[in-house]
Amino acid sequence: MASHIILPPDDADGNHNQEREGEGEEEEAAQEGLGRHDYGEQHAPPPPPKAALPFSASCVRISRDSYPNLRALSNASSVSLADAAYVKISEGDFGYVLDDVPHFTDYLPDVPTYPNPLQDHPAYSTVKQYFVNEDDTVPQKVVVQKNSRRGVHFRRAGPRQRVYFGTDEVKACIVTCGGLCPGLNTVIRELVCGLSHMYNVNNIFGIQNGYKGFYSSNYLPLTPKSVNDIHKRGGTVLGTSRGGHDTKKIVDNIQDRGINQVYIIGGDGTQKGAYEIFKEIRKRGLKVSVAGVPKTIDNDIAIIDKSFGFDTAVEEAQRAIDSAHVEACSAENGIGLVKLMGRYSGFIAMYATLASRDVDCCLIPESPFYMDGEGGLLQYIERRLKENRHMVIVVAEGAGQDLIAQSIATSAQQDASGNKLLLDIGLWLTHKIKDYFKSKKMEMTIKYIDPTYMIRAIPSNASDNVYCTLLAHSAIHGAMAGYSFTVGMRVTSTRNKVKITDRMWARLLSSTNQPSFLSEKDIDEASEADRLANRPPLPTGAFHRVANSFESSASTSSNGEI
Ligand SMILES: Nc1ncnc2c1ncn2[C@@H]1O[C@H](COP(=O)(O)OP(=O)(O)O)[C@@H](O)[C@H]1O
Ligand SMILES: O=P(O)(O)OC[C@H]1O[C@](O)(COP(=O)(O)O)[C@@H](O)[C@@H]1O
Ligand SMILES: [Mg+2]
Repeated sequence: MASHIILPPDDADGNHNQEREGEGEEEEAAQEGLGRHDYGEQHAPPPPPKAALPFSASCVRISRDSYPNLRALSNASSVSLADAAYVKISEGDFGYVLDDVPHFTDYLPDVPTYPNPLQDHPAYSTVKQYFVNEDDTVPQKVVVQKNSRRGVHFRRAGPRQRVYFGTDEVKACIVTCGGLCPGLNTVIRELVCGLSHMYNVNNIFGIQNGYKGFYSSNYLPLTPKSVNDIHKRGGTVLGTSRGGHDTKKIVDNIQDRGINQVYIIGGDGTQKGAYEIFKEIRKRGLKVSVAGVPKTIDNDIAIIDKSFGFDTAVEEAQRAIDSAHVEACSAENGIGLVKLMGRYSGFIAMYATLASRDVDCCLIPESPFYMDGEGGLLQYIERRLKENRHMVIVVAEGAGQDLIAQSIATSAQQDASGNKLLLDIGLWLTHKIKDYFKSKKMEMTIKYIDPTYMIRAIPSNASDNVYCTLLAHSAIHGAMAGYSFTVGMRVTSTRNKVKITDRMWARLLSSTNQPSFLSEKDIDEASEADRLANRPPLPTGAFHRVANSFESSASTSSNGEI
């Protein structure tokens, strides 16, 4: 579907991000300050308000200066025929494509609008051009070539001149779902305070323990006072859960309780659920905005440049790596092994490794490796120990799952949301490494540290707190302007992954000096995946054709390709 767009907010100046780190030429240019777009001082005055905006709201990009390594990503081709009805793609000159977000007026043409109360707000009314221009969009790709198409664009996030809710009309609820992530409480706090302080909303409720709380728990009244200090705590004050998504029961409760803004904080699974809720709301013709705030400590949600909590996780991982290094250095042939989170995407492991400089080997799910024989991991460890007498290994939890499955009989298990339960790669590696050196009669010591739950349970750091505020405020502005803009299906059909053919991974390899472990076949496959992922956007006609042939396998194809 095209519906839910994610809108990590742009910064106040309208600067936005570059390509994901490691996008080749673009990334290098960006590092040198080249190719950075700036929307300039300010926009021309916005056109007079219309009764019903043709579109607006929300793509937000963040400045490369603050968040140097990520990019927004969307995938309009990964939509089933059933969902194609919700897609809003329009085209302009020179290959300009607007990948738009749904709006009340798509199905409720006569909803009244009101002047945005922010124009009288003492804090905001003095800000030059505070409201975003209706036509503002943000390109998916920042670096382009002279003759390249203008490509996919998203709505820019931020407050609109007119809103679709009267002052006392808003009844908002907030829910957190899925695994913990630093910053959840900050987002909750900023949603409550932002709604209250910017739009005078007094009816705000927390849904307890994830989606099932919509229909099985009392709603918790939230006020700026009750959430005042929560950003200093880890976890989520609302509670969270996996499983329990019953669309009909959820929307029945939304309807019965007169909720008209639903803020949903969660990862890829949660956003699939948000999309189902949006569709049901639209089917029932309800005036309800669904605003998704993407949460993923693994940074595996495509479309956003970086998820909140990621910086905090990378920073906290340093403490575990430092400990592993101390342990390794203090023993003869000492090995420190640290497991970090990352089911399918090794971003935390990659960034924590690059930041640390003490790591000799980083293993991630995206880059296959092998244990035995020439060029294998065990041989590399032996060489490193002989050279340095110690070594530090960082492994992402999703790495090497195929190797474990080959060596021990396991049955595939899932959590309540249907996510595959992973086997402990850290423990498995520890045994394998010990066995190897025993067979070689070489003394060594290995210390395995698993800080995963400790990392995700801490409060967010300063930079993530600022980011959480931008996300929360953008969600509020988008909802007030009548949009439903969670990431939805596109997020679920494409996953953000480390590109092992990019410069960032090459940087890591040169920093650790580890072998790449890749065969030519692995490299060919990775290059082909990149080629497909970077395919130019399909024009609307082609999109429908794709949607058609894609229906039977909707949302299962990786990268949304067919
Ligand atoms: N395809 C789906 N449709 C509807 N709800 C879903 C879907 N996938 C996951 N969910 C719901 O989203 C919530 C969180 O999903 P989960 O995968 O556990 O975490 P995350 O959102 O962090 O990825 C759960 O309540 C789950 O039931
Ligand atoms: O909390 P659980 O159920 O033990 O799940 C652990 C998983 O949660 C995560 O921290 C986050 O995953 P989600 O974003 O899907 O919630 C993963 O890194 C990890 O594999
Ligand atoms: Mg998930």
